[in-house]
Amino acid sequence: MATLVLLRHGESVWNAEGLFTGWVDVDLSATGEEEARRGGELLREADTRPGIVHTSVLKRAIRTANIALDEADLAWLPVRRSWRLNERHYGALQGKDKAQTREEYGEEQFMTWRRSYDTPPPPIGDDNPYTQVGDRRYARLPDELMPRTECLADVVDRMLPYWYDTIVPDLGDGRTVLVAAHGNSLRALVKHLDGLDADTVAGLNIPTGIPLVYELNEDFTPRKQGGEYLDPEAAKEAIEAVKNQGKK
Ligand SMILES: O=C(O)[C@@H](CO)OP(=O)(O)O
Repeated sequence: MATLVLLRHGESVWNAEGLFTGWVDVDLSATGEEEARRGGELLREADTRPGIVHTSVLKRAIRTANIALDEADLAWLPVRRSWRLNERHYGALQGKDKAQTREEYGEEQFMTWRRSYDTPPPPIGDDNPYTQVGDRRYARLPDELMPRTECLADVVDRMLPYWYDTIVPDLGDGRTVLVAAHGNSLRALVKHLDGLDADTVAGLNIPTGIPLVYELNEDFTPRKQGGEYLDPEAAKEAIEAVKNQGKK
């Protein structure tokens, strides 16, 4: 049996400001740092001890893992990072205000962009200040893999090779694996793990900073659908907050 722990980064500065973020490398807010610390405390209290960590290449996930592991006295763990765990690229919406976008385009279009499985937002131009084209951390990524926008189905497609080639082998070695990533890249992973259909995943929201633990069978399918949050009450409340973003 293997254990997989999923951790969405703590609140970022742009989460707090209500802006679409995607691949923009925004830092944690003070609240986000505290959420990350609490995430580490929950790991320690539950005696859930990862043996290796995987993060995206975005600092909100990297710093969340660092803060949580420091709190759990596991700062020494080996770590791997991949763009394949990045947040969903939000296309031309990156940097835009969620509430304003909802007002301008209406609830249906807004929610289609946020949560539909296969409708991506409009692509971002390479001259947009929030593009990642030219960012040196992606210098080795061939242009055809460099997203200008993504829907969740695209995230599933680019995340799964990393799951099978890198995370599963670590789980197979008997290590508890921590994946520190993002709302939508973790939705993609949960969709795969729980075998959710497109409609069900549309209603799935992942809270910030609360470890979600999956015990896995030998074939790396979950023993329990949906896994278990280490603080289920806090998770419930935080899931509502994510759902309601853009409604102020
Ligand atoms: O802005 C984003 O990149 C994501 C996560 O913060 O937002 P949403 O929950 O609206 O998909």
